[in-house]
Amino acid sequence: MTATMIDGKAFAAGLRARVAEGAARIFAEAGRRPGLAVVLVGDDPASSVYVRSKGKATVAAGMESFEHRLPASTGEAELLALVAQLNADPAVDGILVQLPLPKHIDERAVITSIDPEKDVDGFHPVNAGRLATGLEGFVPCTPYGCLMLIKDQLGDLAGRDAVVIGRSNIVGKPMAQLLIRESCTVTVAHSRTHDLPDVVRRADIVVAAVGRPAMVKPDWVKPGATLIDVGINRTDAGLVGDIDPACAEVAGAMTPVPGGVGPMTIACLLRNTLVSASRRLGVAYAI
Ligand SMILES: Nc1nc2c(c(=O)[nH]1)N[C@@H](CN(C=O)c1ccc(C(=O)N[C@@H](CCC(=O)O)C(=O)O)cc1)CN2
Repeated sequence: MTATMIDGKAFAAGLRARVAEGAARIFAEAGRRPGLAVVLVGDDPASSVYVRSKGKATVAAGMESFEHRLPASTGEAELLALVAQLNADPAVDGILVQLPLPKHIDERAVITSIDPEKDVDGFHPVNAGRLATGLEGFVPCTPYGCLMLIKDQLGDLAGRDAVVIGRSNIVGKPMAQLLIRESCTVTVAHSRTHDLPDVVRRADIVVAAVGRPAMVKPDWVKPGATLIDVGINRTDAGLVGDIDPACAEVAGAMTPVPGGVGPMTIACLLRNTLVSASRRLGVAYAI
């Protein structure tokens, strides 16, 4: 079997186009554009590229972009003051603080300082709790993008066996919650899991988010399974995911790296910002 390669880039472009239609409708009905504030502290090259891409995509979708680039020496109090200012700004519908933050800043303190109603990253404990308890809230962009790709591939997911490799607050845990919400039978595997290959072999859906280059091997994969690769590992051989590309010989469908999950992250961020603006302005949207 040779797997269908899931084109996340094309899917994300379609989603961004639908978000742009929603943003135009909000502008027509409410007289202002949805606004997204992105905060970068420091000069990590990859983060800087992601922040620039977010700003460009925001403007291209007909939204207002507010970019705040602060030096690496910025103190936690100064960052919290900026977040408080953005929380109070009526033109700002969404706030995102780019991660990782410099080591001297407590990431948790910053995330919890964001107004949950503007937390378009979905990282605030209030939004994590809403997801876990079936309430409406913001869902983290990367796992939400993964779910969209999986549903586009498989349709109804009820009863499928899913394995999520990785238990981070940003990807693994929300991904598991989303799959539970779709009535999958979900296993969350991590560094202490016994016989990981055997656990993965039982799965119809595998989401790998561990940051270990090409860790998932072809003989771990159930024939026909759908493989979603969240890994972005920079190696001497270039950008490599967590799933060995040779798994394409066994899988039914899989995402490439790059061009799979990555582009969905920014598209879902725009989608969350549109949702926030439509809630705050009382304008209905459909995407
Ligand atoms: N506050 C946040 N910080 C971080 C998030 C996040 O969702 N919120 N996610 C990642 C970085 N990220 C967005 O911020 C991001 C990662 C990857 C991509 C992407 O399109 N990747 C491309 C490859 C691009 C490359 O060469 O690096 C792909 O996979 O095709 C977009 C956004 C951590 N921080």
